[in-house]
Amino acid sequence: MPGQVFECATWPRIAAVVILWAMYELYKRFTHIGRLSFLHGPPTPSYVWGNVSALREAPVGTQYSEWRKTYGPVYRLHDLLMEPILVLGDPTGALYVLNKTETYWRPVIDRVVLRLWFGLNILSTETKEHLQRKRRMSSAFTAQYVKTISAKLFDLAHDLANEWNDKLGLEKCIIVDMAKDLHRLSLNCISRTMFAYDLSDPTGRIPTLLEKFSGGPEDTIFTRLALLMISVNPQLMNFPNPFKEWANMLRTELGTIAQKVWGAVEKGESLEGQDAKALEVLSQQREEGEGVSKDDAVSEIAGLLFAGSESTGNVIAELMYELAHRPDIQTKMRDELLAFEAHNGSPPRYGDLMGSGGNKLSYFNAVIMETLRTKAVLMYIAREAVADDVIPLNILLPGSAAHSLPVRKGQIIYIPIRDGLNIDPDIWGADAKTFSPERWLESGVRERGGILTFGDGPKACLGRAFAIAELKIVAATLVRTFSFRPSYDHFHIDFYQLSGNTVKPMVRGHENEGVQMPLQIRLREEL
Ligand code: HEM
Repeated sequence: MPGQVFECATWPRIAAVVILWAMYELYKRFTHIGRLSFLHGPPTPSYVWGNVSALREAPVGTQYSEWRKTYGPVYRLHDLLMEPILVLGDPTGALYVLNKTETYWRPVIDRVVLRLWFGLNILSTETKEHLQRKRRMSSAFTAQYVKTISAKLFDLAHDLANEWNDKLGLEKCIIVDMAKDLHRLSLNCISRTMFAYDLSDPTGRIPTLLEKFSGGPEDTIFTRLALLMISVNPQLMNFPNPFKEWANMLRTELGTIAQKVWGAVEKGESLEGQDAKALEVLSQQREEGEGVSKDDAVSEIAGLLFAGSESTGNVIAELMYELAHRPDIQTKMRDELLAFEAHNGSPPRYGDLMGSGGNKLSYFNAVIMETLRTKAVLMYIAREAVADDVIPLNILLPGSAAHSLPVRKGQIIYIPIRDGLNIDPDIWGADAKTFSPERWLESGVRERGGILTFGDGPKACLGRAFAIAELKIVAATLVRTFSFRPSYDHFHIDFYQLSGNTVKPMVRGHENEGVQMPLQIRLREEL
């Protein structure tokens, strides 16, 4: 029939090609299966889903750290279709991998997804191109620049305090969804200070945007099948499927904001005197002929809005959760801040919070460090070896006499952060899992080794100084003004590794309502 795309006789040939291709991909996959057989690891509950489904369904704190007790810091897991994953919880090995960026890249699936979300930017590129982009943006995130925009961060924290105050009205206490409010605040912090763009919801788009950030595609049999196929060949992500659809939604939402932000530069508006350092950097380089196209700028802006909001918002919300459940720590922290205010005649300023000028606020800073150690937003950092290599280790590999581990090209590696190195009992002691700010007041604590909350090496977090400033400013402002308690005795909050690899809270029994963290707040005077 004219117009018919393929003759009927063509279909069997197409089917044969697809089957041959699938068999070839599966063959390649099965040749990997035995690669880490010399390592121990937990049983694999399913040949199809490996350990992945169990990991996603288990609350944070119940898997990696438990497996470590049985198998030590270096062991093996299985991904979909039994692809072996090397879990590298050895500090020497982890730092080696994170620093050797020519051999260890983000896994191909992450690169494909990140490109779909944002296009080409710091997050989705490797080696020389990544370094160029990183160098370009770094000048917007120096400690010096963060200091200059700290006043705006204080303003935004006060705005949230005022908003909660208004909601409280004459009530003694109210329930606030910390996850939502702090995510919104963080998004606005990055947007107002780096792009001079106000996201305080004039159009009502922000709540939808945040939901899209937090959720993933609906978990149906079709989604799972798509995931399986994509795991066999990540390039399939480029064809229509539920993950691509979801990525497109995210891209459209973030892209719309990023285009509006870049619009100011295209219209030639002056950025002088505005808090828009990241925009300024991109705009300057465009003028200097360094090839910053509109697409380039939009991808970079969207990536920064994404990386800079969800992460910091989650960490602050988790701190509030901890304080609500540990009134002793909350009171001690607040008392120190109020004593500072009484002594100095004004609340702590940026320099005081950052520990400069001799004002120690030592307990406050200990709480912040312990938050960064125990509430790392990434469960793990993933890498893929793009060449054969030998990873040096601190430990002796079980069953061998070597302080090293050979890996083959294509090996996927997870460096466990949240439930791994940050709570390693060999570094932090038997109470490594306990939230105990006091440990940061002991002498010699900083020599124990770094925490990996912000990663390490050339791909370490670009926004580290910004995130710490935001965390300290928001925590100090809110804790001085309000007290936090669990919402109701029967509300239990669990933390899960959700979309991507970040940790998010859900109410037990209400998981279908998505990410939320209801906590009770009241004015400090009402204590
Ligand atoms: C507490 C909050 C934050 C945490 C825990 C965090 C954590 C991390 C981690 C672990 C990485 C390394 C990922 C890897 O090695 O694959 C990273 C990378 C990155 N972060 Fe953050 N981050 C936070 C806040 C921010 C902020 C405020 C920004 C600002 C825009 C930001 C921007 C980035 C960017 C652009 C990268 C990619 C760096 C690269 O590939 O070279 N992050 N972050």
